[in-house]
Amino acid sequence: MHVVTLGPAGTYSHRAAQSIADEGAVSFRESVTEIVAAVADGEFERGVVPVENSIEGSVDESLDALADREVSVVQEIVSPIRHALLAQGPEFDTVASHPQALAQCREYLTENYPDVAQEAVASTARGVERARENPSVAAIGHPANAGSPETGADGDDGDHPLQRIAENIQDRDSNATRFLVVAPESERSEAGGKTSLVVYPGANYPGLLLELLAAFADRDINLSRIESRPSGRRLGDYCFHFDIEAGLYETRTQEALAEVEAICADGWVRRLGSYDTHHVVE
Ligand SMILES: O=C(O)C(=O)C[C@]1(C(=O)O)C=C[C@@H](O)C=C1
Repeated sequence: MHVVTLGPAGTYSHRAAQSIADEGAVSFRESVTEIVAAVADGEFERGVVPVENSIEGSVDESLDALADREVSVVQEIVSPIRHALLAQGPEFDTVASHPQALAQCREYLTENYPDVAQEAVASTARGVERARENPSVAAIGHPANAGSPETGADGDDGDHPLQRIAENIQDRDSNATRFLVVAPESERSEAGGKTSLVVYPGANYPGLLLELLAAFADRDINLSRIESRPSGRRLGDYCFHFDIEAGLYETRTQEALAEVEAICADGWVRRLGSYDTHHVVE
């Protein structure tokens, strides 16, 4: 299986992707929007995108890409996230990392490095690259990114080994990120214990959300997540992302969705698919 995910090599997404990819069959893009687009356009069989973190919440760019493109979700991967502070030495004036990682270490950084500037970059591995190039920059990323780069660099290209200045710097030990495995829409499955849905009601009246929720509650279907995202059409107009603890193959799910579709007659309901949680990687 050839998988596309957030790069460069060494991101948490890369580690999650390796758990489902064939040996050496991981390619990289610089944003989750590009990853979802690459799968929707048939360039790759699978994409892996982060969707939710236990400290920082939703990865909005992933939710929007899933609402915008015709893809399915075939699996979820939940991974513990343990961040290390990586630098060429203990003196630096900037910490570079993915905004999610910076936010997951907010308390640690405020307490230990109140005067160090924070720089948001496209991924934790991009921050690691910045730290290898520049001794005044530290990175937050997976501890395996310390040491010499795995690229076979001969040392003349300006890339330097990194030290682990501190480990386990995330603000909570339970820090975990949920990744979704995205596939072409034709591979959408009805089997699995969870289902992801995106709902655009195309309407706005008192009790609309209550009606949508009742369609699931009345059939004893538990919601594991609900998020609202701006539809982009006008202020106050929303899409809702639901994750439910039931499969599309179940009669109760089909009945609930028929009701939701009737409520959303002027909008749309996208079934991203049913799936199981298969992998937990460190
Ligand atoms: O930058 C990375 O290493 C990623 O894989 C992205 C990402 C995210 O977007 O949440 C994934 C896991 C961690 O929560 C931090 C960053």
